[in-house]
Amino acid sequence: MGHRAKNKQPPPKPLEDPKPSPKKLGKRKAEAIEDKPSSRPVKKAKDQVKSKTKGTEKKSKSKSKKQDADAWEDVEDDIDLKAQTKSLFKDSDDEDDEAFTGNLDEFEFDDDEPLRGDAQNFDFDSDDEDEIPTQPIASRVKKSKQAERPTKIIPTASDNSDSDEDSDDEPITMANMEAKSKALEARAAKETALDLAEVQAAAEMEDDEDFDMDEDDDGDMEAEGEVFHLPTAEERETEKNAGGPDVHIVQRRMRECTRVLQKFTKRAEPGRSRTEYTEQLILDIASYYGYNEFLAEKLFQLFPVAEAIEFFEANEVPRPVTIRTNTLRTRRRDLAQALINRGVNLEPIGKWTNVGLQVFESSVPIGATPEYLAGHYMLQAASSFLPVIALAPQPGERVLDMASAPGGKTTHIAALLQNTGVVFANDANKARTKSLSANVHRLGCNNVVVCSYDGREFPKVMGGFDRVLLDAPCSGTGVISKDSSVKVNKSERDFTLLSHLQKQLILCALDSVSPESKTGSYVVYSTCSVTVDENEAVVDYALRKRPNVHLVETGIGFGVEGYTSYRGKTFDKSVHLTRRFYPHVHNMDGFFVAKFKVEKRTKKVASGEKDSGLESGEMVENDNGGNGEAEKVEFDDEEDRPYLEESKRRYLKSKGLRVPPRTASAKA
Ligand SMILES: C[S@@+](CC[C@H](N)C(=O)[O-])C[C@H]1O[C@@H](n2cnc3c(N)ncnc32)[C@H](O)[C@@H]1O
Repeated sequence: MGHRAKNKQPPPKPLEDPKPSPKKLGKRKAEAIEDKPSSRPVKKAKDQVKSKTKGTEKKSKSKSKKQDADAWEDVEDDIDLKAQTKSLFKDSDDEDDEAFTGNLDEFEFDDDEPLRGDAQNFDFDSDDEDEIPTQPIASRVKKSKQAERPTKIIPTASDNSDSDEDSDDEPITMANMEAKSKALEARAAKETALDLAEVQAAAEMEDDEDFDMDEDDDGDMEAEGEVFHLPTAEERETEKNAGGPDVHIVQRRMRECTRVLQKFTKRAEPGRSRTEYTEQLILDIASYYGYNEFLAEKLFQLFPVAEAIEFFEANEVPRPVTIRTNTLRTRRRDLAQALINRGVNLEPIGKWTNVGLQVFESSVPIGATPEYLAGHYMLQAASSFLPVIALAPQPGERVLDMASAPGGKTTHIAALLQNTGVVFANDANKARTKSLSANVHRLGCNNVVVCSYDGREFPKVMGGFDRVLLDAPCSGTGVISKDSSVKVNKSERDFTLLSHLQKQLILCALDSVSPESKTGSYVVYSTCSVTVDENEAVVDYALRKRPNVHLVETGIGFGVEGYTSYRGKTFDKSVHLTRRFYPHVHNMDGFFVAKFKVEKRTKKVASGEKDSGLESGEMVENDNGGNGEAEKVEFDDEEDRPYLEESKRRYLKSKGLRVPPRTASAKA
C-alpha cells in the first residue's frame, strides 16, 4: 500500500511553493492577496484542469468500498489456459456476473436533498433513436445538468453539490449535524481540488512563453531561500535505510521534480540531469501511490509529466456507478422512473449513449432491485459500452464475442441485434461461462450461444462471422481504481506474455470474419489497459500480418487518438484512428478501442507474395483463415464432429466422468 492510500492524503499539490508569489499561486489566490481582479487572460487549459479536478473531487464522494469492487469483478484464474498466461489476465472488465451487493448507502452525500423526482425531467429523447444522437437536443422542457456540459463525458457528483453552501446559516441541530459536517468536508475537498487546479494552471501559464516575459523564474524560489535540492544516490540510500522518507517530503519532492521537469534548463540544479529528476519522481510516485517501480515507470512514460500525476491521482478514486438499460426488456426512461421510485438518484450518462444511466446514490442495493433481477439493466462500467458502440452490430448478423465472460458486452450486442441473428459468446475460462450464461438468461437474450474454446482455436472452430469482438484478456492497467492489486503484481514478463497472447488472438479474430459479409466484415479489438504494448503495438502487428485489413473510425466520437509512434517505435499511420480513454480525462476506466474492416484477400496476398503469415514460432494456426478469397466458411457437420466430440470429452472430464477414447475423426 502506498502513502497515498495509507494516509488518505489530499492530492499532492504540484508546483506550489512554500511562500508562493502571486504568479505561482494561480489566479484565484493571487487575486485574494492583491485584492484586485487579475488582468491576466484565463487560459483555456486552466478551465480544463478545473473541470478535470472537479470531476476527481466529485468522485471522491463515493467511498471506495471493497464490497463494491467485488461486485463488479470476477477475477478468477484461467485454469484452462497455458500455465504461462495463467494469472496474467485482467478479467476486470467490470460487468457483474452476480448481484451487486454493494451498499450505496455507505457513500457520502452532501445533504438530504429529495430525490430527483420525475424521469420526465431528464433527457431521454435519445432513447427512441436507433442511432447515437450527434446533435445537441435544442429544446426541452427542462434540461439535465449533463446537457449543460456538453463536453463532459460522465457527470460527477459535484454537479449537484452546490446546495450545501446555501444552508450555512442554519443552526446546527441533531438532525442536520451529520449533513453539515459532510458538507464541510466536501467543501474542504473542493477547496483543495481548486487549489490544485489553480497551481497547475499557474504552472501551465508559466510554461507558456507569452507569460514568461523577462522575469527570472527562479527568482521567487531563491528569494524564499528554499531552493529544492534533489537527493543524490547516496542520500537516497541513507533515506531508504532510515525507513524511507516522510510522506510530506515525498509529496513536496513530487511537486518540485514535476516543476523542474516542466522547465528543465531554467529550474534544474546545476550538474543534475533530467534522468535524475525523472528517476526520483518515479520512485516517489511508486512509494506514494503504492506501485512497483516497473509499473510506475511504464505508466509514467505514457503522459507529459503533470498529466502523469493526474492519471495516478485518478486511479485512487472510484469511477462513477453506471448501469446499461437492457432494451430487450425495457426503455431507459421507464427504467429510470422505476428506479427513481425506489429511491435511486440517477441521470443519463451523456449524449454518447442512449442506454446508460449514472447512479449517484441509492437507498436500495442497486444489484438486487426487482428490475435488476428481471434483467432490465446490467451493472456495467461506462467504458465497457464503447467497444460495442464501435462494433455496431446490425440485426440479423452472426457475431462472435471471442472473450466474453461475464457477458456485459455480449448482452449489449444481443440487445443491439434485437434478439435476431446469433451471438457466439466464447470464453476460454469455463468457470466464467457460468456467470456469462446467468447474465444471458437474466437479460433475456435468446440469440446467444455460449461456448468455451481458447480463442486461438478460431476460426478452426467456426468462422465466417459478420463481426467479431475481441475484448482481450489484458493487464488491467485501466482499471486500477477497481483492482489495486495490479499496482504490484505486474512485471515486465507479464506484459510480454500478454501482448504475445493478444497478437495471437487478434489474428484469429480477423481470420474469423467473412470479408464477404453483406453488412459487416468488422472486428473490434479492445482492452481495459492503457499500455502501448497491449494496444497500438498489437493493432500495428495485426496490420502488418494481415494486409487485407485496415483500420476505420470507431464511431465513438470522443477519446484520445492512439499513438502512431511511441518511445522510438513507429506504428502504421492509421493507428491514429484507434481511441484511448483515460480516468483523469474522461472520468471512466482506462480503455482502448480499435475497429478493423476486413477485405477480401488479393491473389497476391493469398499466394504468399506479401507477408501475411505469422512470425516463426507462433502458435496460431490459421491456414483455414475465414477471410481467404475462396474460403467461404459454412457449417459442415463432418468438419464440426471432432470439435463436438472433443468438447464432449472435456465436459465429461470436468464432471469427473469416464472419458471415451478419441475416435478416428477426433484424432484427425
Ligand atoms: C476482459 S475479460 C472479458 C470481459 C467481457 N468481454 C465482458 O464484457 O464481460 C477477458 C476474458 O478473456 C478470457 N480469456 C483469456 N484468455 C483467453 C483465450 N485465450 N481465449 C478466449 N478467452 C480468453 C478470460 O477468461 C476473460 O473472461
